[in-house]
Amino acid sequence: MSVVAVLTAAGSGSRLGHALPKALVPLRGEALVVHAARRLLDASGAHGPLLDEIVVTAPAEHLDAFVVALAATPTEGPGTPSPGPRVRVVAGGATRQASVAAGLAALGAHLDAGTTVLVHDAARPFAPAELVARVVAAVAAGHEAVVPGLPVTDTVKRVGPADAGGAEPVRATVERADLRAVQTPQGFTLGLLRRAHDEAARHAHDESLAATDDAGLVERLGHAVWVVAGDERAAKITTARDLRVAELLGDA
Ligand SMILES: Nc1ccn([C@@H]2O[C@H](COP(=O)(O)OP(=O)(O)OP(=O)(O)O)[C@@H](O)[C@H]2O)c(=O)n1
Ligand SMILES: C[C@](O)(CO)[C@H](O)COP(=O)(O)O
Repeated sequence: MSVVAVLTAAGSGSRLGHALPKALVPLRGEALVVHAARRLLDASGAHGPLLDEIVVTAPAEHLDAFVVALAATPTEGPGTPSPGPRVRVVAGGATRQASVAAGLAALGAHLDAGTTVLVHDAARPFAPAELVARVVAAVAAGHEAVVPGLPVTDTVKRVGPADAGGAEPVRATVERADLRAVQTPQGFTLGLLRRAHDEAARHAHDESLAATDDAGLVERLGHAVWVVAGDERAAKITTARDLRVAELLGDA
């Protein structure tokens, strides 16, 4: 079974507010993108390492810095080959969705529609190899679109427009038992994900149809999407506080 990945790393990290593009920001001595790539490469199944190839989408003006950062990526685990030839850096797009589309285009037409493709955020540097393997296994078991998700622990309110002082009226308390906060890596068969992105590209002019994750595009096709258990270690680094917390906790 062939498994490839698109690792999205082309964001600027405006909410993080660092001088470097977010994926190059160091965490415990290594760039976020290096952590994320290494954990993808460390994922293994019954027959050894799972990943054949990773396409990293980087900001167009920083391609060289990403190549350098990833070339130095050490791999761990017995039998894991050097990541060098298996990690390619391409220019991403203006949005995450456009970056994933660029990554899919770079994967090449030779791959079979049944190939498993993971889409993962460099902004989730500590997503563990076990989580990667769990998503791949669910796709291999026949679920063509799989996302990791965690139960929501806060009480969630739906609100209306804010008043002049910024206070928002509560419209409803949302039942949380069947809510999941969704993470990456998300796994798909390549044919299905390409179809979802092709359809999204046809409606690119309509911002109301933009999706914040790839599974959302698959849902729009009317296709089933399945949730498997997520992992707290796969938390997303969005703000400077998230980075400080990750620095303190590491991948424990
Ligand atoms: N044009 C973009 C925007 C985002 N991403 C990637 O998508 C993931 C999730 O995005 P997010 O955490 O929102 O990152 P940024 O867009 O960089 O953050 P911000 O919105 O704060 O600028 C990140 O790994 C980011 O690099 C991408 O590849 N291309
Ligand atoms: C894809 C994602 O990480 C799943 O939780 C998330 O939707 C990305 O959102 P962002 O607004 O681009 O950070």
